Amino acid sequence: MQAPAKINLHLGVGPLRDDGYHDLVSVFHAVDLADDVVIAPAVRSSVTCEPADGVPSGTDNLAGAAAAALRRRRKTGSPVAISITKRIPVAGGMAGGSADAAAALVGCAALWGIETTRGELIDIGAELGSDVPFALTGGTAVGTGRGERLSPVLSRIRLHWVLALSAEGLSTPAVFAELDRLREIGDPPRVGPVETMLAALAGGDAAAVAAALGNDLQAAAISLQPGLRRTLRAGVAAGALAGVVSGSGPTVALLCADAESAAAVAAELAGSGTCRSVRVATGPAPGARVVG
Ligand SMILES: C[C@](O)(CO)[C@H](O)COP(=O)(O)OP(=O)(O)OC[C@H]1O[C@@H](n2ccc(N)nc2=O)[C@H](O)[C@@H]1O
Ligand SMILES: Nc1ncnc2c1ncn2[C@@H]1O[C@H](COP(=O)(O)OP(=O)(O)OP(=O)(O)O)[C@@H](O)[C@H]1O
Repeated sequence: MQAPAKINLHLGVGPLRDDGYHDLVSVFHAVDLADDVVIAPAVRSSVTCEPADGVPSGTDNLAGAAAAALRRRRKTGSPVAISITKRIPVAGGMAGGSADAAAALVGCAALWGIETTRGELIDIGAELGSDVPFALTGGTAVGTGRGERLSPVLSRIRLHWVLALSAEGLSTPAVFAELDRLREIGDPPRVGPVETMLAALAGGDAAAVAAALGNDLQAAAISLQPGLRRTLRAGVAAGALAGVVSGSGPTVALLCADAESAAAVAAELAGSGTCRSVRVATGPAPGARVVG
């Protein structure tokens, strides 16, 4: 199974709700940076990850939780060994755990011979995490509610990205809480209307998409990791059209004009000392799917 990472091209965050979540307006965009998830019949259920740093095993792993949730709901399914090859940065704001959960849902349904629909898997996924439904869907989509209510965005443009990975992760709830704190004491920047991004995507112009990139969580992520400001500046100085913190961060996504520009920006950024490592990626990519 292959499970794609996401970038939020636009992320507007509403006030804190009574249930501890925030209403969002997100433009999700799946990219071809993906984890490999192998699911095989086993005597006892297990989840292993390589490299394992910062990733829990068993049902504490979102992929194990997903397999267990499907089994509970359908009252069928035998033990599985889930092996993850991690390429999506952990606690990086790119929904890596959600991607693995989506892959586990699709893979276990196939292995257990469960006739299901994307809608049913999305319902189960939404209970596991706000980003799981999009990891099932892939492509480019608008998410509302907690981010789990999706409608596809029609766009034929291929976007070329350089991803700057940070040495330290950021906890998603901590970043939302930091935004609430910043809003209590001041007026951190807010993204404009989502329609600007949708028009840029429909127009197929990477420069217009770059101009419309925005994320309400960026100020909070920078407040917790001030070095991200330097990474964003270094990416643009290296030739990217624009940069944005992905989701709750700390990964910085830099949009480039084309594949050649992305390769050049990646090379220069790698030597800038402003991030742990860099990756090149393109999108949109499909949602969690069986490969090979
Ligand atoms: C930042 C994003 O990645 C943007 O796509 C997502 O909103 C986060 O999605 P996720 O990691 O799947 O988040 P969840 O596992 O659903 O929630 C983790 C925590 O993040 C905060 N959270 C998440 C989603 C949301 N709409 N509002 C929130 O305030 C809550 O504190 C929640 O307890
Ligand atoms: N399969 C998994 N891969 C990575 N982390 C996992 C997984 N399952 C559970 N976790 C736990 O969830 C935490 C957040 O993981 P993840 O890598 O999905 O963060 P993220 O990409 O910032 O999330 P998001 O962008 O959806 O907010 C990790 O620190 C880890 O403890």
